[in-house]
Amino acid sequence: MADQAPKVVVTRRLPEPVETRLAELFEVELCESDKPMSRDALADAVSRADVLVPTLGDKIDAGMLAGAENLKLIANYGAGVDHIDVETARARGIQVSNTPGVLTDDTADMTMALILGVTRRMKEGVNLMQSGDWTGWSPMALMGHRVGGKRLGILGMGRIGQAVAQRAKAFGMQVHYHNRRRLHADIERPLEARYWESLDQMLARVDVLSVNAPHTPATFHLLNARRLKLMKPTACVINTARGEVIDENALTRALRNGELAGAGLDVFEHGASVNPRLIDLPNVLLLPHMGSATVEGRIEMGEKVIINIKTFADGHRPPDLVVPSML
Ligand SMILES: NC(=O)C1=CN([C@@H]2O[C@H](COP(=O)(O)OP(=O)(O)OC[C@H]3O[C@@H](n4cnc5c(N)ncnc54)[C@H](O)[C@@H]3O)[C@@H](O)[C@H]2O)C=CC1
Ligand SMILES: O=C(O)C(=O)CO
Repeated sequence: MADQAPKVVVTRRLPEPVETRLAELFEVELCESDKPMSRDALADAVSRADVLVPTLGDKIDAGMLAGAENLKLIANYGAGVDHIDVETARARGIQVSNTPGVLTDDTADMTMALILGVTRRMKEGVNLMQSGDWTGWSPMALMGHRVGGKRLGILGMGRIGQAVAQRAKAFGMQVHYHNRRRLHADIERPLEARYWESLDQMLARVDVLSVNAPHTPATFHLLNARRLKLMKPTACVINTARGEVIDENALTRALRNGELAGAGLDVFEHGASVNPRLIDLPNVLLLPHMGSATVEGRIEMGEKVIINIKTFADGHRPPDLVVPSML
């Protein structure tokens, strides 16, 4: 690609400074809509692009990739790449890059907000204020639980998991984690984090579980009915990773049956089709996938996309290349 400007096709509206910079640097086809493309429109974009800039709603599976005539790079606007068949892309000589790191702190902040929001019963407090029924302070009204001294279990101790651990430690929580690999001692020690090789054993001991592992074939429904039953009935589940890591029906049942105390969810198994039996639960705080939604973060994600395309266009390996063995 070194001597020829690639044709870049973007599938979604992006923050204005990102679109402006893309247009300055590349021959780019920006998207005018903030709605996900239909499958036909996405297939058309895939067939015309040298470089595609999709987002997490765009399902780029083997069927879609079969129509990729010139596509050489999928520069995903986002960290998670579970909507892209990275293995098939690689087999077809198409590279995939993502935007890790720049959204780590924002997503960890939101995870901490959900941990506090659920343990301190913020939804019930907000509901009471909105109802107009609040009659004033009362010694025993809306007592939640202190996070200090409690055990936080982190499932997936990568960038975001570690950033959650730092925050939780500052709040006085004891950090436990399960990960594909144990962290190097230089990272583990300052966090005073305890590694559990067995996820099941960790689940039985924690007061709050934070899911921070990507959605892959190995993590699909990792938190299933059997594992949810291992948790204490006083425990809460927080998920800012991907909905598919938890069996949402099993989680809903556990919450409704009092087998779990609460949940804070930013992501859902079926995207925007959220289980209606979750929505009305007072101990369940739901957010519309906004973990990385800061102005700063969304611009920096765009900058990462641009660096990946520019490096690729200059004939080098994109810095945030995703390879199947990472998943
Ligand atoms: N809610 C939001 O807005 C956002 C959500 N995300 C989600 O968070 C995920 C994590 O992001 P990062 O921390 O940047 O990724 P990362 O790659 O740095 O960390 C993921 C960690 O999960 C571990 N892991 C993978 N498979 C596992 C398994 N089977 N069992 C145990 N551990 C496993 C990995 O070893 C790694 O340590 C993304 O893949 C994405 O789905 C990311 C950004 C924003
Ligand atoms: O980047 C991701 O993976 C998200 O979920 C949104 O920022």
